[in-house]
Amino acid sequence: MTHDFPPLKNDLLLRAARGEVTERAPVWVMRQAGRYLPEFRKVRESHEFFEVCRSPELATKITLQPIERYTGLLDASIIFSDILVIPQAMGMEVLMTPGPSFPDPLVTPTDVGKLNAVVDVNKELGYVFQAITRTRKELKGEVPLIGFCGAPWTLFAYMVEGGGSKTFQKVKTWIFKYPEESKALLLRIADVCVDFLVGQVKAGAQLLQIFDSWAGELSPHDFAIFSFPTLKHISTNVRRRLAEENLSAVPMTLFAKGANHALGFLAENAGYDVLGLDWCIDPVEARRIVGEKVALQGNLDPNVLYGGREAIESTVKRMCEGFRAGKGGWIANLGHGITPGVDPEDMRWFLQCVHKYSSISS
Ligand SMILES: Cc1c2[nH]c(c1CCC(=O)O)Cc1[nH]c(c(CCC(=O)O)c1C)Cc1[nH]c(c(CCC(=O)O)c1C)Cc1[nH]c(c(C)c1CCC(=O)O)C2
Repeated sequence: MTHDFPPLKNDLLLRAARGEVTERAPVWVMRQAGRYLPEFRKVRESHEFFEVCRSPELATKITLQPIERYTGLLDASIIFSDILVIPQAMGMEVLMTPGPSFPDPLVTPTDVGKLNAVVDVNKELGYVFQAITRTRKELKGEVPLIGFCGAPWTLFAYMVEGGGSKTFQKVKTWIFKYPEESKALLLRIADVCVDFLVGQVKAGAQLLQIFDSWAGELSPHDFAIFSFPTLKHISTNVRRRLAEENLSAVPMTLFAKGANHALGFLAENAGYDVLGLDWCIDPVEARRIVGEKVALQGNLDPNVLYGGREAIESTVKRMCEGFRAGKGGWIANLGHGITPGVDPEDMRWFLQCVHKYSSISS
């Protein structure tokens, strides 16, 4: 399948992801299309969350909302969807009430039998592919489009916990009581991730990000056993499949939130071009640990956006100085998703400050 997409006019993100020191840092924000935007809330008044995800027309419209509102300030778009579409594709029911909830979570390994034995991503998740293709056309080459999926460990945690959790007691019970069954299921999820990511590239995604939002719930030892192998499996197999299918290679970003203990190891061994950082590590320290092996993405504490213009400006300036002190590519972002209470004009100020303080001449 080949598409005739408009030529890309802004390749800052792709150059930084490949390790280039760019004239200005590309900037985008995790959850940039979301509840802090009145135009998003307006769409949600008349449509359920997953109904929006499943409608290529609505998903495209919402993906474009921040690009249109912040004209010229964002350097990437990310397809509107959710990490929980994979558990749905595997046969689980997921509701958004308003956080994610699974009416029928995986309680013991026998429940794995309830999952679909084979997952045809074109059939189950074709709506995401259609949304990506449509968005690429409507973006008119203004900025690249990021595709994504959840990491197996994070998805497994949702599937077992049945939603978010403070203690992760249920999923910890699984990994400590049924380690082999846990590893087998994690690999099954990883294989769906591979098919899903390759499909997103075929449909038009220009960079892929893997969200391991719950990586920090694991000890370094358990992260090495229950998350790292699946992350490596994904990077290796996505790259292999893209080459085999004569598709162009795309940069891959890993955001393993809370796993800063593993940064050096991930830079050397995980097979990603970019490592996303949360705000719990200093930019200079992060660069020292990874060397020039990978590009970095991040890492402003999202709550700084509640601190007013002065706080935003001084924190962005410090972040820019930190990342610019070292060599290698850097993509400016928050250290986690933007939250619903942020004033959209403060988000604009954040983007403007990044433009100002990350320019090489400044
Ligand atoms: C853990 C996780 C989820 N989803 C996602 C993650 C990984 C990133 C992270 O750690 O924050 C990823 C995600 N979710 C959403 C996107 C869209 C693209 C983007 O703008 O970044 C992306 C990349 C839309 C969304 N996903 C969700 C919303 C809000 C739902 C609504 O409209 O009511 C949006 C815009 C719902 C969602 N989906 C999820 C949760 C915990 C929630 C509820 C909390 C919240 O609202 O942030 C699961």
